[in-house]
Amino acid sequence: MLQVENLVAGYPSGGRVLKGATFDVAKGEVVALLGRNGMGKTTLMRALAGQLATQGGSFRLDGRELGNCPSYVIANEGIGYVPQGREIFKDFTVEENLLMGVLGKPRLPNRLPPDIYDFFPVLGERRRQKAGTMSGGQQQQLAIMRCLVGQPKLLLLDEPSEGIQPSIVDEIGRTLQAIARSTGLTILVVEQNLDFVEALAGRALFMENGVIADRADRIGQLRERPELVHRYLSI
Ligand SMILES: Nc1ncnc2c1ncn2[C@@H]1O[C@H](COP(=O)(O)OP(=O)(O)OP(=O)(O)O)[C@@H](O)[C@H]1O
Repeated sequence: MLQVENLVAGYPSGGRVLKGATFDVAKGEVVALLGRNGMGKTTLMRALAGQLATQGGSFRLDGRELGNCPSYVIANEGIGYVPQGREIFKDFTVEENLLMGVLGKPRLPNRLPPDIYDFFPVLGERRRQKAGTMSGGQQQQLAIMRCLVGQPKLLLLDEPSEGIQPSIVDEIGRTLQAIARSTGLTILVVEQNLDFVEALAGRALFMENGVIADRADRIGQLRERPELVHRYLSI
């Protein structure tokens, strides 16, 4: 479903960060993108979400070239992005944040689906609470649901477990897995938490210096081949 070929991107001040990333993700897969700090994982996510211009190569979703399309076109084509740090609207309520996920989407009604709170019930309990007053884990659940109400085909998650207490990390992992299994949602997730990765992903890509340098075609290889983890994650 996602085909990325020799993708190049970077920042005006910092030069090229992505230096020719190439990989595919099939429909319904959950793929982890792993690598040390500064290797270009967030840059790749931002390029795929249309938040950063690409300088070379291409990426296609279901055969349609999306490189350098505006972010709203990419979102309407079905790529949803939950950035590192979540970027929810802290002064809006939970429900108002979720509505932001459907407003402006031409394919969707301008209201929330009735089962929206089934996935993370705490969001239903706190639907009228200002989002900024919730815990980091609850804000992450909100950021994920705000993206999912837009009905993406491909969900890009950047470090969803960062700074979140372990019980909520587990809940997020279980819920994402259940959603992926029941809807065929495809997920590309950047993560440092290997327990979370092992519970959620089917395979992993390793990024080094702006390219996909290696891969674990089964997630079990993270344990079977410790040299991969040592080399690409320094642990
Ligand atoms: N807005 C920016 N302007 C200039 N350089 C940037 C910007 N954002 C990131 N970079 C640089 O791009 C490189 C890759 O950063 P990126 O955030 O993609 O890495 P990462 O693999 O996601 O690591 P991390 O886990 O630290 O987020 C780093 O050298 C970083 O300093």
